[in-house]
Amino acid sequence: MSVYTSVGEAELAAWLSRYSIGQLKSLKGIAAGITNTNYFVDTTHGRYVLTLFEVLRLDELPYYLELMSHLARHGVACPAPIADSTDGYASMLAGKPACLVTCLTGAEVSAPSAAQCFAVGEMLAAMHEAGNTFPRRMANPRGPAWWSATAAGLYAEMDALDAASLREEVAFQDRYRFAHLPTGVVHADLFRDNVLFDGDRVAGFIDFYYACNDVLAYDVAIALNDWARRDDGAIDDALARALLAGYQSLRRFSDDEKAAWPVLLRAAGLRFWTSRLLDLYRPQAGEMTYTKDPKVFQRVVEDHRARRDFWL
Ligand SMILES: Nc1ncnc2c1ncn2[C@@H]1O[C@H](COP(=O)(O)OP(=O)(O)OP(=O)(O)O)[C@@H](O)[C@H]1O
Ligand SMILES: N[C@@H](CCO)C(=O)O
Repeated sequence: MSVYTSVGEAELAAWLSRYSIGQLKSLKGIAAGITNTNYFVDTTHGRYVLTLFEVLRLDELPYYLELMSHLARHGVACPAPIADSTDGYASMLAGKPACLVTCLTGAEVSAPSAAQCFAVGEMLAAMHEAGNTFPRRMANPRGPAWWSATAAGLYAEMDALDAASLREEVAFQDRYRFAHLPTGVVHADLFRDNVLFDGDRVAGFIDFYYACNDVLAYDVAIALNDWARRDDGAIDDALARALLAGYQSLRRFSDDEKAAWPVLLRAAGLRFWTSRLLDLYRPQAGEMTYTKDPKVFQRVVEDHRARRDFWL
């Protein structure tokens, strides 16, 4: 269920008059997605995706929409926001901030092949390169200060062994600082459900609403922990190598990045272990989310602790 805010045809047709994209033919709610309301909008000019933001405020949107526009302009596969007659990308519709973006072809893949992991890695490197000339800055709201504070608020309610393992990881990560590593624009949530594929070709990255400035190799670690993870929870060596090979076909890791890589893989696991624990223990009132299992990322972190070969 992802249509939280209903939009009527007459209301949408009136709102669309601020765009130069033809006349409304139809709109159809999109079932996938958790956070926002999404519709396919067909006009006489073609198909677009309408997003009504359920959490982000109107004044928070320019960073994300300008980023998507910048990346699309640089050839990164992602939706391009459509500008309205005020040259803005977002305005209010049905009481929510809303925007229109180009509709991509393709579909999510739940069990990616090595070729698809290679393609994701390569497109992520392209995104990192294109991000170099994006002028805006955004701190990562889900960084070390956030996971330390969030975890501290949950230990008392957790199973004692799980809490001890979480504490160990937070303390481990506290010993490292990565100010010397290359930083730039990161997607920060490049999971399988945020990439559309057309065969083995990346049709587009979507859902840029955690994008921010952070360590580039950390973004690769976030992607690898999801794309190379099998159904049984273990990381598949061939998929991990393929994603890294794709990434490094465009942007090679420096020696500093190689040295930090094992710790970054654990940090990337800790970030989602913590956010899933937060969703489990502190569900937001009125939010229709289904809780994703934190244990999956506990296992990712604990497996990385014991790992000796990190695929580089
Ligand atoms: N530009 C696009 N072109 C084609 N399909 C899209 C586009 N944007 C979103 N979709 C489709 O809509 C679905 C929901 O989008 P998305 O995952 O961004 O939802 P959300 O609720 O905003 O985010 P999340 O589920 O991560 O909280 C996607 O799975 C995809 O199928
Ligand atoms: N990709 C995240 C949810 C959205 O941030 C997860 O699977 O936990």
